[in-house]
Amino acid sequence: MEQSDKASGRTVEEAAAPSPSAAENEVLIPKSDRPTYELARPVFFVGFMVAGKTSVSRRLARSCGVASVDLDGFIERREGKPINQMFVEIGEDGFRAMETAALDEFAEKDPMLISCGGGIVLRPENREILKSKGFVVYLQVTAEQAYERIGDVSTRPNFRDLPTARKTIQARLPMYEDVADVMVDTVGKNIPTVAREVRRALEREGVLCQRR
Ligand SMILES: Nc1ncnc2c1ncn2[C@@H]1O[C@H](COP(=O)(O)OP(=O)(O)OP(=O)(O)O)[C@@H](O)[C@H]1O
Ligand SMILES: O=C(O)C1=C[C@@H](O)[C@@H](O)[C@H](O)C1
Ligand SMILES: [Mg+2]
Repeated sequence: MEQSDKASGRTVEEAAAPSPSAAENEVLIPKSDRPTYELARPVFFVGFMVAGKTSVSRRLARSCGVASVDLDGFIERREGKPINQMFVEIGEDGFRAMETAALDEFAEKDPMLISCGGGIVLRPENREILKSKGFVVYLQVTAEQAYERIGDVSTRPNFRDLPTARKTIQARLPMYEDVADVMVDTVGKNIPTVAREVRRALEREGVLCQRR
């Protein structure tokens, strides 16, 4: 991770984007009168689809002036296609292999906020990386709340419908709980509220510290 990205609070995908607009930069560069923070360890956001991993991580990155990356977004940008197309072309296993490689890569860089895909916990080697390389925030959501938030489920190959999502969450619960250092329930809370709770937990655990 380049230091300049870290200092500006730009996400890795944003840093890679061609000519970001001045307005975007303004939003992303922390104001000098606000304290900026640093991470003692990488922070991984896990949880079911639409738990808010990407949104909460981005919001925290901007408010604290730390770097962040979204693994789904990073892979999509690099491959130049959406994940549902990758599922069709190379199968879920093909996507999962790229996901593991990306997780491994970002876990080794300067600590940043890393929002993971909903299925990151499925592979034992990913769970090992999550547990050994950083601090894991598990954002909890119910199938019903996820369904409400998604709207169009056709873009989500692993969501399908409400009964399937219920079963999938149930099957993944022990894996999310296994890797979690902290669990934050997101049901009935908006993104700023969840971000505040996560921030408090990270500060309490000494993972997010004010820069000296
Ligand atoms: N707490 C929340 N309240 C209301 N809407 C939310 C909340 N969290 C997320 N959303 C909305 O749900 C959608 C998906 O959010 P987001 O991409 O952050 O989830 P995610 O956990 O990263 O999902 P995935 O990685 O599976 O795509 C966005 O439109 C976002 O605004
Ligand atoms: O929960 C899942 O299995 C997935 C969640 C998304 O974040 C993507 O990583 C992909 O659509 C698979
Ligand atoms: Mg996401």
